[in-house]
Amino acid sequence: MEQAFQVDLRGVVDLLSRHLYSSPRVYLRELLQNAVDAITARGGAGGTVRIETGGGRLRVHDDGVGLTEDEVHRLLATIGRSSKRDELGFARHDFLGQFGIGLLSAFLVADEIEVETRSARSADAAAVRWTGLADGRYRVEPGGRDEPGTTVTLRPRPGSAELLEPAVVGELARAYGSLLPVTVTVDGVEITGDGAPWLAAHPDPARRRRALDAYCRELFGFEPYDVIDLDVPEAGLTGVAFVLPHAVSPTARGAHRVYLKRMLLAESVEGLLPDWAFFVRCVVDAGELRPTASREALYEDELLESARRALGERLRQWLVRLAETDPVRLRGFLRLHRLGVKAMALHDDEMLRIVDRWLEFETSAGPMTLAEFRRRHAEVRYTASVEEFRRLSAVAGAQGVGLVNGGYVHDTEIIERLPDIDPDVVPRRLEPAELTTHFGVVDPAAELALRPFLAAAQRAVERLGCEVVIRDFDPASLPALYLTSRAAQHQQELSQAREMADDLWSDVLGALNSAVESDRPQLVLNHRNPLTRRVTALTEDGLIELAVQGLYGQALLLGQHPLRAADTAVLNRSFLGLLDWAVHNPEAGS
Ligand SMILES: Nc1ncnc2c1ncn2[C@@H]1O[C@H](COP(=O)(O)OP(=O)(O)OP(=O)(O)O)[C@@H](O)[C@H]1O
Repeated sequence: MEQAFQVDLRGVVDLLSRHLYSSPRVYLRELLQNAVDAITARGGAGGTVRIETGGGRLRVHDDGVGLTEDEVHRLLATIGRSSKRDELGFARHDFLGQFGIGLLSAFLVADEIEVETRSARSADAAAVRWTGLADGRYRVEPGGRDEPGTTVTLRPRPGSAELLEPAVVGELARAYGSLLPVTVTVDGVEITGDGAPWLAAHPDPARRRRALDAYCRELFGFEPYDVIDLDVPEAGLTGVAFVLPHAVSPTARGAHRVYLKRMLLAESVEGLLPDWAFFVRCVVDAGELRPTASREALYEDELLESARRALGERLRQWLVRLAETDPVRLRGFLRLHRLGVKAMALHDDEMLRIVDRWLEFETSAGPMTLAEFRRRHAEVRYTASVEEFRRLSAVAGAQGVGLVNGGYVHDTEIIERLPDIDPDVVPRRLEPAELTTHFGVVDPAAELALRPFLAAAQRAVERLGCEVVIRDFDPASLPALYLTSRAAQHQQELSQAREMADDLWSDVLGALNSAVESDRPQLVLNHRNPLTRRVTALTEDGLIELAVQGLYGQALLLGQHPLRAADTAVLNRSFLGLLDWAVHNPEAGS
């Protein structure tokens, strides 16, 4: 024998209140929604929803389609049954409700729901009063309304009285319902207006803009940098995006105010826009997007996905247009939202062109756009870190080697993507050691004379694993430059690892190590620097050692290279040694 499920209503109400809805405040939304749907079902236009507070109860009257006694039994008393689906069970698209559970949310604030209703469908339909109790019982009796329509009455459960107070009810009705296409009043005061502010007619664009600015201030509390109209017909979506007048973190969740069929879904809905579009806050109304069952978020489906894409496209077009028509405003925008724009440029050629043309990067010749840099240099050489840029930009610049700082967020990826918009660009990460190829060599006679010094200098830093060379380069104020190739850096890490590893590993690492032995870091002494030149004239081995080690340490410090224990020891020793020498030879410096 087949049997019917029993439903414990208390369990269901508990489920709704604790797990589905984020707050009992939604009860008013559900009542409002049912009233609006009933008006829609009656044929739409001109309906009124009257909300009354006071006398220890809340009443919601609508002049909608009402229910017959038979419908009352079928629809109100059956959880999960709704009149708002078609024969196949699909939600009918002109209604807000669809699940057949909304009315239950009234049990979040009341133990008893009273529905007085009279059907508008037949002239002689009788008025019916249905009373449902939170424990699952209900009764139906004749009486109630004289006119077609429905009145729902709630008496607050102890502890919920506050949610039914006039001020709170007014606030909730306004929040959820102020854009609704029917008239809604709370205690006689109309809370609905002329509908969506972005659809309102204005005598001219300037006045429209002022009105939308004011709307943004009232809603979000900021003066928008710009206002972008949104329109995605397939999602029945219209609205506006307000460009934030201040920088925001790209990781900030984009929270937008979303209405579905002109009823507020939520004040901070995520996932409406692509992640990169964090520089706007939107208000939209969509007729075709679906809510989740809690009606507090958008249901993630293909339509939402394509709407999201279309909205992203709209923002992109706005930016492209701004670049074409108002470069000053564009610059202002870029100053505020640099990061977001860069993030967009990673996937979008149009954005990449904007970045290329308008965004200033740090270069060895001062701040300039990549486009400008490319006019000056055939190759786009860049460093992948800010430190490396700091270390080498002056030296590179002095050699005529243009260098872009690719060390900030997304910059390296952007530079490497440049060939996508200009096949002639050759982006190249700077190999520090290659800089020496731009340095002048010292003339052969001088070089020959310097051999003994160079041999002594090499002995001074041999243990530190670096090679001493002497070159002639700008800036002349720089006594010495420490250059590591990437291979040398790698090798240094290996030998550090070897120092700490056990025997087996150090053999393995040692084998790797010897493979790159030739690629040692270089200490490049600058022959153009007067002090260095005086050092090269020294003849006493001990003094050469101290001086070269001093130059070595200073080059490390200046280049912000990490100091190993051995480097610190050498630096210390040379400093004290030179100090000692200076106090013993006080007349030497003069
Ligand atoms: N004010 C009203 N006037 C006429 N019929 C109503 C009214 N309120 C509720 N009903 C009827 O009761 C049914 C159940 O309402 P309920 O709010 O539980 O679900 P729903 O509105 O259909 O869907 P949802 O759970 O998405 O809100 C509705 O489908 C509707 O037929």
